[in-house]
Amino acid sequence: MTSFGVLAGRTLVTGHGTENDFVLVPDPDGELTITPSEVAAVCDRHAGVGGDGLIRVVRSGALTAGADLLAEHPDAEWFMDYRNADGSYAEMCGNGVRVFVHYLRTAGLIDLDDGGSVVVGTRGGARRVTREGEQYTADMGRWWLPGAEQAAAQGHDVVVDIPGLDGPRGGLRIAVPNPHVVVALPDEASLAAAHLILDGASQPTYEPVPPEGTNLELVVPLGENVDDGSVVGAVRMRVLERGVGETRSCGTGTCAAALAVRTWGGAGSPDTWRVLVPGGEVRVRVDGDRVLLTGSAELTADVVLRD
Ligand SMILES: N[C@@H](CCC[C@H](N)C(=O)O)C(=O)O
Repeated sequence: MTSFGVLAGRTLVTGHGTENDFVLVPDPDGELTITPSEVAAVCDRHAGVGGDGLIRVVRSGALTAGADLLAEHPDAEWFMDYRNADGSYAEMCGNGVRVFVHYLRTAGLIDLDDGGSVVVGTRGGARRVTREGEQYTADMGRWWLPGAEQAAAQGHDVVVDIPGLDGPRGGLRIAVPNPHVVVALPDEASLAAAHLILDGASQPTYEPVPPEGTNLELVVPLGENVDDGSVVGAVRMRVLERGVGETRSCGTGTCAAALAVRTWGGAGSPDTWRVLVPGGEVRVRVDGDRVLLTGSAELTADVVLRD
């Protein structure tokens, strides 16, 4: 029988960003220690509420490590405590941080006028999120290529064998700062043919094996267009998320996808990208060694867990 443990009897909130969906747990004073099995029970789509991840909404000042965060970023009043559906921790969630800010705003926990911004603490560092009407842009911070030397020489730094495809392919590792591997495919038919399953004998395999695990993005570049006088690239993506499985979107994954295609394109490749995912579309902008992500955020329900 399902046990929600410390979460039993609580009111939670569900929401999504381009259909990457989350269960938010309001815990402003940091009273809750949520175990991996409690996260997994709530995120279970058949016996729980259902979600790709769980986000505890907590004041930075209520965290043990909060003093360090606040010393460096005194304005990071709120901390996004993100967990994957299996209960594991991740450094960052690009779709989640927009939903998190939308929740803070909707619940009246922050004032956020159109054009205003708020700094959010995350395990990957403090992130500024700016409201643009009903969309949000998150400054996702620094990105880098963990295997830059090898990638510069051969365009990839890992070999990935993906069930459903006709043999292993080169992948590019990107940190934003959570780990991603991006693999380019020639067309939408191969994109549809890939089996993106997390467990068991039919999961993708990597050589070398990423030590911290990885998220995997399969991308089909769709070319470039001129939009408002500037060149914008487009890419279609499917994603297999670490700790979750295939999801309908992944914000950090869309950043990795755009950054990989831009890296492969070389000098002159656009800085702005539309990334099309099964759950919708986001926009990624590269600003030197930083990357920004713009997209929607919606809240869907208040849910009271049974005792
Ligand atoms: N869906 C998220 C990424 C969540 C974390 C990821 N599964 C990991 O383990 O790194 C996003 O929108 O970025």
